[in-house]
Amino acid sequence: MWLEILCVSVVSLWALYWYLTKDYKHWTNLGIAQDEPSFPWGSLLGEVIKGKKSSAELLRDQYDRYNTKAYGGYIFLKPILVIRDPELAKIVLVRDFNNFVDRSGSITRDRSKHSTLTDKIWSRQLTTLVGDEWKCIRSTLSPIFTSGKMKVMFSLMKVVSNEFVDVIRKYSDEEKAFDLKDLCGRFTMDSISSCAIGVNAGSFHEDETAFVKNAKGLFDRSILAMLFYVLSLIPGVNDLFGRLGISVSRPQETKFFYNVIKATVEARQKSGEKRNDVIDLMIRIMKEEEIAAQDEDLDQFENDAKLKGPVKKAEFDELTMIANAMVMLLAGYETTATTMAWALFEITRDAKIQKKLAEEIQQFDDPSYADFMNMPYLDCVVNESLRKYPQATAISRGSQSNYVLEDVNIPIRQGHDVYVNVIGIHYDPQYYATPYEFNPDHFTREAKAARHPYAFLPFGHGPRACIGMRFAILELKIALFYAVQNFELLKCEQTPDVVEFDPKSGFTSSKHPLIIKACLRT
Ligand code: HEM
Repeated sequence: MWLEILCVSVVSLWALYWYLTKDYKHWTNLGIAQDEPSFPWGSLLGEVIKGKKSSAELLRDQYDRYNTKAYGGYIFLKPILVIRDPELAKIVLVRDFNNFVDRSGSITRDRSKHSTLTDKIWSRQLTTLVGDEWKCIRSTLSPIFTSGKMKVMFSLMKVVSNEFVDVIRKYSDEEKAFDLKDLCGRFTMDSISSCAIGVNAGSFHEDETAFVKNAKGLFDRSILAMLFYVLSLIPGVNDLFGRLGISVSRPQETKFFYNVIKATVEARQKSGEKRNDVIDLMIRIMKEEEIAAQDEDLDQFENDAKLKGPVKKAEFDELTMIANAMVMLLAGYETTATTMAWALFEITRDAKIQKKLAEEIQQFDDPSYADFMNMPYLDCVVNESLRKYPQATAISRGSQSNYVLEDVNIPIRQGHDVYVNVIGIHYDPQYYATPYEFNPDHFTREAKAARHPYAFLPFGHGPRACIGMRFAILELKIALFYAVQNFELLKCEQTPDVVEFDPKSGFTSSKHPLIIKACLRT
């Protein structure tokens, strides 16, 4: 009897294993090179989840193992096509965008009447919206980030840069070493809260303000928070949680921001005060005023990012507005702070680069927005930081139909995903002569002209690319400018010698604190 039970159990388990892993030969069967998966993680997650490798290292290693334009991989049991060729990236991200509108694994969180207020806020954010609903909101919000609007945000960011310089001055006077990630985090938190939420976060205050405390809570990566997030991906679970009154979306912090933004909106509406920041522009959208785009000089990234074809007008209610003011903080805080920290670290490590940058900066006393757009070496330094440390190591898209990727003739099933291996392309010597070095000359006018434009993808590309690209670049330029204008940035004993990525971080952040010193420039 026991023997029979044992046999049936073994056969059942084997059958279950066979059933679950039957797709693990998907790419081999199609004659496409594949990175061998292991159950249950597949090939793109296991070492990252186990904390053995950062996603940057894993993807870079995989990229280097192949010489084909694409290779196969798996996330859990699902086949993923990984692209390692800029032209194929362009086809997926731009040319055939209508088949690849959403990021992979996109979920529409339940919108039933049982969803809690905070879950509804998270489901209306640009990052989580899908399909036509996303198109409506994206085209409504795009005019907020045009260069005309950036000029206004520029003056708000400059106010933040004064506090940034004051803090570095204090460290310099006290001859104290400081952590770049912490400093840059404060700069980006205050810039985004001022420009997008319309409040002063007070990040440079010695005592942690309620705003900063709650913002940090939004980025909570505790096991419980992760567990709730994973559970919420299961269809119907959000609805069940809603009925039980459980919110999966950091309810306390979300409610805090909901109240802050709502109060700001009400105060503005009452007083008629105008700051021309994101909140003002969204209030105008809510009132159905047209926001002029005023963009004449679009570059290729911006042209490719335009949504083609008719897009329905969005229903832009108060909840959608609050959700999307909040997403600026979520999507723009850590990405920009980490890039800024790497940029300052690299110019600290290389005295020649810092000297060249200081020479360019010293030509300006109090630069205007236009001046910032015309500092070629500063531009090269910022771009090189974005290349060497892309915050999204891969860009993903889900296929909306059964589709054949032309040129390589690879079929992609409806519901399957495509990844663009961004970090692999950014470290490929055929595009960047010395990829492991921090070399701003990778971005001289000639170097850029000689390279495929899709070999640089820190903000993604196409209509679903980063909406805050101009905002982020401006923040990076302002921070670098004022840091180098006022101080000489110096290595100290705690400055790490080697660059290592933190395997526990979802971003390309450093395993070791990036500690430096500063000395007032004479
Ligand atoms: C250095 C800083 C930043 C980097 C490297 C970065 C990178 C990215 C990337 C790679 C994506 C995905 C693009 C794609 O799927 O093709 C993205 C999306 C997004 N980013 Fe950024 N980002 C940065 C800063 C910002 C800032 C400052 C904001 C807002 C003020 C922002 C708002 C967003 C939003 C809302 C999305 C989702 C867009 C959509 O789905 O339509 N980002 N970002």
